Amino acid sequence: MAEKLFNIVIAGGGSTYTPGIVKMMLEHQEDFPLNSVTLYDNDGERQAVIGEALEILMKEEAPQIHFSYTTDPKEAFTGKDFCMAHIRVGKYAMRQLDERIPLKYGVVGQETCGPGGIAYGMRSITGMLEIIDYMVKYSPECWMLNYSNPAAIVAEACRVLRPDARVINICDMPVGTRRRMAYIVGKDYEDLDVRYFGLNHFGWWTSVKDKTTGEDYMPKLLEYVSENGYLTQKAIETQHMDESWQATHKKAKDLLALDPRFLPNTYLKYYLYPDYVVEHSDPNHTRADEVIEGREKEVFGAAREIIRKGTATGGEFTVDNHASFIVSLARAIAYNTHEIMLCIVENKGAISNFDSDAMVEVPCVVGNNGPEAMCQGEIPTFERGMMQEQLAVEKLVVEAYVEHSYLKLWQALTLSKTVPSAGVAKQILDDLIEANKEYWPELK
Ligand SMILES: NC(=O)c1ccc[n+]([C@@H]2O[C@H](COP(=O)([O-])OP(=O)(O)OC[C@H]3O[C@@H](n4cnc5c(N)ncnc54)[C@H](O)[C@@H]3O)[C@@H](O)[C@H]2O)c1
Ligand SMILES: O=P(O)(O)OC[C@H]1O[C@H](O[C@H]2[C@H](O)[C@@H](O)[C@@H](O)O[C@@H]2CO)[C@H](O)[C@@H](O)[C@@H]1O
Ligand SMILES: [Mn+2]
Repeated sequence: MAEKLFNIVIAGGGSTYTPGIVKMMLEHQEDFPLNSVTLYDNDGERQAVIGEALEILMKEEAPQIHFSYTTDPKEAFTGKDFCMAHIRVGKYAMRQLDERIPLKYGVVGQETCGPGGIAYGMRSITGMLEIIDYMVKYSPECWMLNYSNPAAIVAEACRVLRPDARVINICDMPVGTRRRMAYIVGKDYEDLDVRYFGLNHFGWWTSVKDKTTGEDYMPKLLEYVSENGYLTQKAIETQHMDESWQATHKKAKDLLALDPRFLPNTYLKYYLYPDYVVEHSDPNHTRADEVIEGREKEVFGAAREIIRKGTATGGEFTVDNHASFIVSLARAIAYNTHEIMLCIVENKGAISNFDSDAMVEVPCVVGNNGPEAMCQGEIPTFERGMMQEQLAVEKLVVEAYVEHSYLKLWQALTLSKTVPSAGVAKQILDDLIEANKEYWPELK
């Protein structure tokens, strides 16, 4: 029988992460062969820059793979096996507002955490439902591997609003941190066997062992992180070298102090040290500005350079964790490999003393039925208490979206550990409503 060649659509084709994923897929032509790659975006002008550059690269490196880019959903989603999604509804302009508005009130301004994450969630649900419906209509068997943030809220919206769609929500943060852990103990990423529990951007590693020998690396890692956080001497990733990310890796040392048994996800800093985060934020220059001046400029600059030269032989685009994880996930489904990967799935007892209908991030065995959660047992009171509060925030956001409820969104903001009072929550909410008029359902 002829070898199966896969057809891929990348939704959010104009994303800064698209070139990395395409390059990573080219590196995997031996073990994940492709027939076609299509980029889809609802901003044709933005996507055309990435599309034109990748067209040149594909012609040079893999002329046998059909490559195209389009804003037409039917053309994009027909005949596809996998949709790799990373859309940003409202783009960086809205991310700037998500970050700046809470800071005006002395509250954490962050892409996926606190009020900024809630605002982004209310925008993302609409965009996600749109692309999920295209996929289901034009390629009912297709799997969507979704990075679009805020992944926790998006995952809950998928569970409630599109329960039968084949969507797997994922995050690359634990992948990046695991790479750092491997470096700290002198091993490779693949050598480690990890156990983890939490919500997205809200979790803890309970075990890190050697996959072959079973050696327990937790004592060494706990000692290292208690002194340095996850900061390493060597640059482990191509991204995350900005000073603000270095500070985040370092801050993990203060997160660990709260429960010295488990290795924390760096995102917990926004919930455990919000005052410190606000003190170290510049309300007039947030992470969105750094990304616009950094990653966006680099990736689009590289693309324009390829177009100008008419060739992509200069190694303009790079790959990182983000790309390697999503391609590995597609391979695991395509070839039923049963690899263990962290995915965001419905709990259903995986964390035995936590809500069954919570979307949790846990190790899963991945095969052609998708991810199957591995049991992580009971979690302690501190972590459970934090997760319970955050879970209520995420569920209230989705309820507010569905019911167009001002009250529920106000409750969500008030419950967020990053917000000091219902009064401050209301002020932030009213500003966010004004800023998101074009994107949110009208709240009553
Ligand atoms: N889950 C994770 O761990 C993880 C890691 C990295 C990035 N991300 C997410 O990936 C996404 C892309 O990030 P980026 O910084 O490259 O953003 P970006 O703004 O560069 O790219 C996003 C693209 O999505 C497009 N888009 C917006 N709404 C759309 C819609 N309804 N349909 C089709 N396309 C649409 C935009 O036009 C834009 O080209 C973001 O959601 C980001 O938060 C997630
Ligand atoms: O502030 P940004 O846009 O640079 O990053 C926000 C994202 O950060 C995490 O993703 C990292 C990832 O951990 C790292 O390995 C590498 O691939 O870069 C990514 C982006 O810098 C996080 O997991 C995402 O959800 C955030 O969107
Ligand atoms: Mn993430």
